[in-house]
Amino acid sequence: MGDEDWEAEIIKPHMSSYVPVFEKDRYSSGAHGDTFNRTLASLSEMDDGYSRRDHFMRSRFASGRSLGNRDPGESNKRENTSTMGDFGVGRSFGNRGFSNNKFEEGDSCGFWRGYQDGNDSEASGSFRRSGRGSYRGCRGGFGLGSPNSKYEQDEGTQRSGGIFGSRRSALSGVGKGDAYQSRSGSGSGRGGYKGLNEEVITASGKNSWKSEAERRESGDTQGPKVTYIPPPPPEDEDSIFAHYQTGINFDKYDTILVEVSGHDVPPAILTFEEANLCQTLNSNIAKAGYTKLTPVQKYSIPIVLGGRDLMACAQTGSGKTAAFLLPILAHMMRDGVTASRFKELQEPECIIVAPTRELISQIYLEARKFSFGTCVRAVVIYGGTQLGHSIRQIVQGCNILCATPGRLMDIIGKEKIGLRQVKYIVLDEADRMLDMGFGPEMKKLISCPGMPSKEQRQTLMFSATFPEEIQRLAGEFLKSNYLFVAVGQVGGACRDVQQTILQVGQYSKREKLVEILRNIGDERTMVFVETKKKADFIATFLCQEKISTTSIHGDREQREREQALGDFRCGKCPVLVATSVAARGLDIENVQHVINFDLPSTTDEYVHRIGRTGRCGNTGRAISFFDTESDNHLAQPLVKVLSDAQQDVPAWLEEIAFSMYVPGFSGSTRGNVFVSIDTRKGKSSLNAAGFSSSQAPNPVDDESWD
Ligand SMILES: Nc1ncnc2c1ncn2[C@@H]1O[C@H](COP(=O)(O)OP(=O)(O)OP(=O)(O)O)[C@@H](O)[C@H]1O
Repeated sequence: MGDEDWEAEIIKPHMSSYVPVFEKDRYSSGAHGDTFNRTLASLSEMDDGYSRRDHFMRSRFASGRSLGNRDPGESNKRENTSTMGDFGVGRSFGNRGFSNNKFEEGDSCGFWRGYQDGNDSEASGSFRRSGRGSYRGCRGGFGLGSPNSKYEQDEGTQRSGGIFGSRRSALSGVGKGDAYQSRSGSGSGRGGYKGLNEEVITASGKNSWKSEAERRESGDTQGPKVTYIPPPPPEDEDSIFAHYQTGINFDKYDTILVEVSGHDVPPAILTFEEANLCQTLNSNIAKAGYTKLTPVQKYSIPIVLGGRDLMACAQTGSGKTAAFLLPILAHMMRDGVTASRFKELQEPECIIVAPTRELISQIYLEARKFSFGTCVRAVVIYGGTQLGHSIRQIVQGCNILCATPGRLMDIIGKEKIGLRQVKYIVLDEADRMLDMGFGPEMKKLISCPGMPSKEQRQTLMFSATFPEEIQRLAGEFLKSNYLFVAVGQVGGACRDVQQTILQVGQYSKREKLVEILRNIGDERTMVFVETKKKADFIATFLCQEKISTTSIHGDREQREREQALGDFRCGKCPVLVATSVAARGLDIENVQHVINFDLPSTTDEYVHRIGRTGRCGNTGRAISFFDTESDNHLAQPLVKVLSDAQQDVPAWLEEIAFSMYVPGFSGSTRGNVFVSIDTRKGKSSLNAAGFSSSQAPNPVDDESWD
């Protein structure tokens, strides 16, 4: 069965009959005039042994952000990838083939029969290819109806308990009847992101995410209007301040080397008290369970309070969100805010953008938590929801606007907000926000009429990964004297995540997955796959195996995505099969395992994916299936990532890496904590992956989200 056939099998569903229940690291060089300062509370972190393997890797592998060169013969196997360019360039794991799909070849097991036994007649040719859905069945719809408003759509609205499920009280509002419902196309263009290898062809045949987003969200699409109104988040204080405990390794953050580069660097703070925040903020911080600053907070908070632009890079799960929210809120409290529900035009002081709907919603909840009891009002708007709902949220008063790029540009285009008061722009997952997928939109944002120039606003960028190419692009957004904070290794994997690479052939992956999940029991696990279709397929398969599973990907309607996340958060479905849409930023309590059913195409993606576990000092495990038939090109950069994170590297993987040795990929950076550094220092001797800086920035990758 070829790829197309495989796709057809997936899309031709019917659902099976089974219905599942579904640290003092004070800034060392002191205060002013310092450039390129380093701080290390404890040198032990860097004092690695120097083993034979280290020697091998130092001699063989560079600080590769790329997982490799690729067998050119494989590139053609991938759907829609040839012109998108994420593969075989500097940050790529390599251009993956689509060969994993072939594991379905000859699979005539009962599962497939059951899967096909249905009578879903929508799954036919062009309909599928146009991304239109064969999704059947509404889950969790409460049918609350649309509020009366001039912005109303006249279609019924649905609510579910999903995205705002609080950590403790999660899922009070989750819908019922949660059979895993696979669907094939992107129902009516909803869902809102395109995938490089995930075919998205809009109604007009164009595949620009922007035009898609614009048409869909502004309602001038030929498809059905987006009518989903997300449920409001819980309002009670307990829910607002619900949080999980920091882990046993939280104090180890103090040993991480921190480097701040730029001029006139303000000294780091060691305690929240030193930040001199107002009483309400301090109270909220305490209620949130924060007693001690993480390194990125120690350095970033005084920098933002000092009015400086910032690019900060710190490992996954180490508190970057509070690192920008707290000082911004402190300034807003100091300066006073102007939003009022009685103002005709809302003019937010702060705009925060993030690449996915779920992530921006999470950031909004953090903003709401830290602004609790203040006059600052945060609002969230994102694609896949009714535009009128977004507008209604804004007109009630908006100081901090949390938004995905598509919806933000739409709202700006409709003149529903004014930009003159903008003092802060935050790009979370900034490398993603500036790459070829979102970069053009971000450029448009800063060029919008009324938007203060970079000299008149503060621009903040945060991520766990920051390719040098993207850092260079970021210069356009930032004042020339911006500061660069690097906590630990830029782009390095969180060391609290125990990484295991298993050699698993494509035909054995499912079996192995089931075996692992059965051993894991009810512990929350995220399973990452490469494509939306495969996410549906694997989720359905696991349900067949009576493993309560849900899925999240861009072909699911927003309501479904939120429901899935809610079901996963509360443990109702302890397994979440996901595409890269869930790889970044999501902070879900108790995710103990991440399984890479398919390896991602970039090291950064790998780092973000496994960063869904091992957060805030907690430990986690990541298991990745490595198929020697298709993944050998990934061996070299994988060895690098593992080695840098002080993980065991299997001998077989080293051997493959050695056999795939690529000149230029020389020298491990183990022991060198800063692999990729402030590009203003010039080309790093440890330049990522040994690739030249002339290489293209991370292009549109597998997922693009609004
Ligand atoms: N100082 C702190 N004390 C206790 N908990 C904290 C502190 N700072 C952040 N946290 C918690 O740690 C978790 C991770 O924080 P956050 O989501 O901001 O990480 P992140 O660095 O943005 O991760 P990612 O790179 O994955 O986006 C959150 O639950 C947050 O509430």
